[in-house]
Amino acid sequence: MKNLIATSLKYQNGELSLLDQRHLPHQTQWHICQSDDDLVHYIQVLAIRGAPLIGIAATLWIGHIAQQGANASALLASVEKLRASRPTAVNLMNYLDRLKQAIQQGQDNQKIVALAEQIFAEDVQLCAAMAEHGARLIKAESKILTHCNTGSLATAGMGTAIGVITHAHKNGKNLQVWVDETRPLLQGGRLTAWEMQQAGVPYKIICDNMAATLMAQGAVDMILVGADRIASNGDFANKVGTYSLAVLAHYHNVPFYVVAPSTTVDLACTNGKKIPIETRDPQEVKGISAAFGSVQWAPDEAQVYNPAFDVTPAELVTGWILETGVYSQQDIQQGALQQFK
Ligand SMILES: CSC[C@H]1O[C@H](OP(=O)(O)O)[C@H](O)[C@@H]1O
Repeated sequence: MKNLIATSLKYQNGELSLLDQRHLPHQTQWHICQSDDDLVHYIQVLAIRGAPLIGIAATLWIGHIAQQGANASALLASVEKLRASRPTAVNLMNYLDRLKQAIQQGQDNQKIVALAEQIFAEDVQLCAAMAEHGARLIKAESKILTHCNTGSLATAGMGTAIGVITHAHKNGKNLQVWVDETRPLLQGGRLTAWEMQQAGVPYKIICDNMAATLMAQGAVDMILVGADRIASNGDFANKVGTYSLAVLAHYHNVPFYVVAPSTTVDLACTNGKKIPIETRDPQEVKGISAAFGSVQWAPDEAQVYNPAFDVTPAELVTGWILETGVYSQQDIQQGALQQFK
């Protein structure tokens, strides 16, 4: 398999390495994946994260073991193990199912390697196409609020919602980005802030509970978020806190867009209620643990509710920015997502 390089994942000289996102922005620590169990662990602890990127990582691992001569049953066993590593982001299943189909059709290992390389290249292209479509929507002077992290750390390319933002910035748009820190794991305050810094985009970090007052002040012109799974009716799952932003945006008449590639669409899922929502370790809410220190502020006995995602109904979405264009609620109601059958 040829060398494939993304911001937080690389396949180089026959090794799959990942940049441990738990330690960003203050530490840059790479891990070499030694087994599928290794990769499952890194996905589950969010060392590697982001709906498209976890699918890409799993894809490259399958390409890697195919390159090493794994037989069909070993390949399929790894596919199933990786497929079950996190339940919500459907890119993981969509990518692995393409490989699974090729393996079950008896395609030889070199074809599997080539397909893994193709999926990586496609993801890069999907990001570029979304950025083009989305950047056209952004006015010359815009204050944009975004949630979680959806940049090059979360994809093989320039990102989804953050890809739109950085592309608009490069195109000369005068942006101010409000970065939701995104409790509990601070993907916004740590990772999006780092990406905005790298891209030279003016930004300010806010606590998630500050978004409402910003909208009340008229300080938000647009909200751009990513997605982990989009149902056939346009409902979508995304990092927890997205739904409350959508409700606030509706109340304050702030345009609210979801940016995602079609690999995030699950046509078998008819509405948002059917999207499996991952619940995570209570310790993530009771404190914070990372390379820059661990602290627990909650009582040991505290009970916790820690869903990693929530679901936003289509009725609260202004538009869906996909690689094929920007779709309105009417487009979605008329079946625009069926093109991805
Ligand atoms: C383009 S990333 C999409 C999506 O994935 C993130 O979840 P996580 O950090 O748990 O992997 C977040 O929901 C992003 O919006």
